[in-house]
Amino acid sequence: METAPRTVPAIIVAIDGPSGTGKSSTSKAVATALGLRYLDTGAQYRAITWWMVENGIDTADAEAVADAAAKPEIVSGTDPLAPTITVDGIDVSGPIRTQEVTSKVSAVSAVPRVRTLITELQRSIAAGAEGGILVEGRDIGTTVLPDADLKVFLTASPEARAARRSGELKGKEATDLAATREALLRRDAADSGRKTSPLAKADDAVEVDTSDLTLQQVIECVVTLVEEKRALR
Ligand SMILES: Nc1ncnc2c1ncn2[C@@H]1O[C@H](COP(=O)(O)OP(=O)(O)O)[C@@H](O)[C@H]1O
Ligand SMILES: Nc1ccn([C@H]2C[C@H](O)[C@@H](COP(=O)(O)OP(=O)(O)O)O2)c(=O)n1
Repeated sequence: METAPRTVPAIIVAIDGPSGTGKSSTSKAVATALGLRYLDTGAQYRAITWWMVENGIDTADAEAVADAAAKPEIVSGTDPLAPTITVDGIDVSGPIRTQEVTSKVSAVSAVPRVRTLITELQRSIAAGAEGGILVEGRDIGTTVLPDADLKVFLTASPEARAARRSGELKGKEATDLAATREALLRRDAADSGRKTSPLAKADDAVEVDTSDLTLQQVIECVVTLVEEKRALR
């Protein structure tokens, strides 16, 4: 009797959590190790926010943001070794990380029309990812990909997160630890408190507190979780 070739179905992994918990670094490393594509959904919300600022849209005016939301074309490259993000063909990987964009991204990403458009984009990227994808963000396990094969929710104390972020900013913009901590907590509150698809842990997500773990330990933990899921399929 002939046996059909064994095809490994594409695995979908959702990694959510607040800022500075290690989502991006962990996700890129895990996707690279396991041959998965990688999508940074925060970069997409940052990209649309960058476009609003560039085009003089008042990001505090939800109606104006909603009216303009379909105009920019956002394209994400999903190679975990070299992820890319463009808006209307312009590479915005640098400009989306400024403090101005960071301070405005929560307001823009709270606008329901923005979320609908970006969520559609995320689902189509995930559906087209042959071999599987790891998608990181705030609402991936709850809203974007509720049927993901594995959901991980990363947490860490505000102190650990602020120290990590502050270390990154050193030499660039503000380095003040207390100010970084305050800004993080303000963004957490805005992202968790919005009506549409807030930052939240899915009921079936595995929670990992990374406060006292090294990045390598977190990567190993998530690789093991993915491999366990794969073994069951
Ligand atoms: N477990 C960890 N221990 C120490 N530093 C970490 C850890 N995880 C991530 N980092 C560092 O913290 C910073 C923020 O991590 P990042 O992956 O960008 O978090 P997020 O995507 O959740 O905002 C990066 O400089 C990263 O190298
Ligand atoms: N799935 C997502 C991802 C990000 N966002 C919003 C809320 C976040 O504060 C911003 C920026 O996300 P990003 O992951 O780049 O933020 P950090 O790198 O953790 O500082 O985008 C969102 O609303 N939903």
